[in-house]
Amino acid sequence: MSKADLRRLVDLTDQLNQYAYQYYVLDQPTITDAEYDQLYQELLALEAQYPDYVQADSPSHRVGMLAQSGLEKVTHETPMLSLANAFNQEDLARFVASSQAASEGPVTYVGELKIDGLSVSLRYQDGRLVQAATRGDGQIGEDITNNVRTIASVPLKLPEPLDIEVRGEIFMPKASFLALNQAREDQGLPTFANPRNSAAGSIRQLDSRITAQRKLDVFLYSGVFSPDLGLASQSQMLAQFKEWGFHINDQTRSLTGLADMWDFVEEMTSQRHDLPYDIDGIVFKVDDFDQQAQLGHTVKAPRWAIAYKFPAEEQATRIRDIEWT
Ligand SMILES: NC(=O)c1cnc(OC2CCCC2)nc1N
Repeated sequence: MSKADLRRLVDLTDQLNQYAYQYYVLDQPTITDAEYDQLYQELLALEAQYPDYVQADSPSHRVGMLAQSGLEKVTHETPMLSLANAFNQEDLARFVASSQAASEGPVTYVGELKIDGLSVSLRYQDGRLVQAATRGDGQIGEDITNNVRTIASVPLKLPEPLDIEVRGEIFMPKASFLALNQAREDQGLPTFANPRNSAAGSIRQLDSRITAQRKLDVFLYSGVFSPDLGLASQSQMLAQFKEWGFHINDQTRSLTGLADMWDFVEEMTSQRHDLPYDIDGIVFKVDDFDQQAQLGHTVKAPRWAIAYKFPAEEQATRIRDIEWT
């Protein structure tokens, strides 16, 4: 392999990853699909010619791999906790009172949309994605690394050689869900009931080439990392994750207490149907990590977070449920 070919292969890999980041994470495409495709074809040709030089973060990993026999089990070194629920303003008032009583100093909160998908853990070693796993029961999940590699907004390589685990929610955007169900109807296949079910089915595929066609996405919202990184709060962590190229939800708010928590609930209750993804509530978290540590967690859930759940909507009559005769 000539030095010029190797340089071209590496440059194309980096360029295409940058274009994909602009398109899928920043939602600000900088080249046309045709230009991207032309560069991508040039890279595929070089990779076919020099398979030993395919880069770990090559976009050609996004198309998925051959079928596996089954999903391996993965043990979470740090358990993936679940969330206690709140159903009304009184429940939130209790959460605010108890979190303030058990913390030193004033407590501020972060409000995050509760994405209706499935939790995932992404482990990076030396800045490269080495493993992705479902939450499972919080202790044991399933290895979905090959499938997660096909999710365009998941960085395969970080800008720094970090050893870090980040956690978030994999979801299927409403547009992808509608297109998928339309295609399945056209093929006489059963349709999925909702985006969450279709995301769960898509991310647990044994053949990640199928996952690659499902156009999944992910928002990251927590992590397991060394205190050396100097991240002191949820809001600071999210800003740093964004800088590292992770997809972070843009509706996250800093909140001072019950009043603006409830304002946020009311605002998102009216806006939720206009969002391009399903949410089933709002997650409120104590912002400061030291205060989170003071509050600790029960076996199942942190005391420093709570999930306000939107009231279940009476299922609007589906057009096909109407008796026309
Ligand atoms: N579905 C979500 O959008 C969501 C889920 N979980 C969390 O936080 C974890 C981290 C600590 C316990 C729960 N945040 C979220 N935004």
